[in-house]
Amino acid sequence: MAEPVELEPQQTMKTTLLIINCILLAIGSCGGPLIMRLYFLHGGHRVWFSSFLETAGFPVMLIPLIFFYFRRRKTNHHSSSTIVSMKPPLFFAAAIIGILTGLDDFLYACGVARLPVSTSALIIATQLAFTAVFAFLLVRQKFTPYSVNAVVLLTVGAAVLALHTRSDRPAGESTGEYVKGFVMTLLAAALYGFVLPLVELTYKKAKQNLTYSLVLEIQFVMCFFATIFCMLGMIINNDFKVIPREAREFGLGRGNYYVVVVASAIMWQAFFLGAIGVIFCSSSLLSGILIAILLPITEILAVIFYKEKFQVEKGVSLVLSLWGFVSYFYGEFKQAKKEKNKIMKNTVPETELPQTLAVSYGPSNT
Ligand SMILES: Nc1ncnc2[nH]cnc12
Repeated sequence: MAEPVELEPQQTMKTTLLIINCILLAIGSCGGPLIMRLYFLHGGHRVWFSSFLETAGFPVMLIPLIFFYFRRRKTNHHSSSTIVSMKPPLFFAAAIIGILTGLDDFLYACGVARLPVSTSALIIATQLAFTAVFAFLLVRQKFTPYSVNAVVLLTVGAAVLALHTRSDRPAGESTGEYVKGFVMTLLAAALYGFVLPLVELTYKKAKQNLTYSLVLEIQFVMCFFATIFCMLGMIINNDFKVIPREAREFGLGRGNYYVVVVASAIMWQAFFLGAIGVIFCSSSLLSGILIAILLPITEILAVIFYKEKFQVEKGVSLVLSLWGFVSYFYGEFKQAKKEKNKIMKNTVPETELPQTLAVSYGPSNT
């Protein structure tokens, strides 16, 4: 039987990149909300500042971007490689997604400021249902019985929690504030559920060769515009003036205030890069599913570090999330096995790489 030899390195590269982005997403998904909550728990009050921190770490993207630039120059023998490879249509699309992300960050931070991490994390799980619907509408995402099962289980898991939140309200917080936090978080889930498939659509419609280095440029532009959006909110709310005083009065000390600020900016970069990186390697649906299944870990960490309550409904929600996780990956595993068998049966002639692999993972693509 003939082996599709030249597909193997591309496939390995694709898998490696997917694993790296899953790890980034895991670090950001768990670490981001915990550190944001830490800011609010120890005397931080500025919601716009907190949403600004979700994307303000974008300059760190310059490190891999510069690395890829020099690598490109080396492989192209010094000639015409430019440091920016993004063309204007992609730039405008990334800018619009960035502004939506800025708004989403604000809604999300409003929730984290008012709710326990475990609660906001579970409401965010409803994001997956929005992602599934928008992925179907925007990019014609195909569903299998397993992925539908996963979406339903993860969403029901979040809904179970939504029915039993009264006992969950932090001490001293009014019902109005709690409900506001709940609604804002739900809106954030809906908006980010729209943003993920929009990123996938942007990749599909990009009129240029899509590479991982280009994904990093998109991340840079997106976060730049989101940061400007949140900075405007900070200026209007006088946040810049208040920061030095807030740092002085921070419960963990002034030095630790800035450690929290910097760590927060870096964690959230991992989250956003992981999310759009997984879309590049796979789909917005997988990105949404990973965000949802990382919730139980965030939950457990919040219970351990912040001594949040772990009521029955959180436990039920957790079990449903894990079941959804297993269902999705069992479906993917079966699908991958089917496709592998199909490839083994059909010999691929040397010059004919399948379109997606040839375009996305060619040797000079990073
Ligand atoms: N801004 C945000 N940050 C992290 N997770 C989110 N889920 C929805 N919006 C989010």
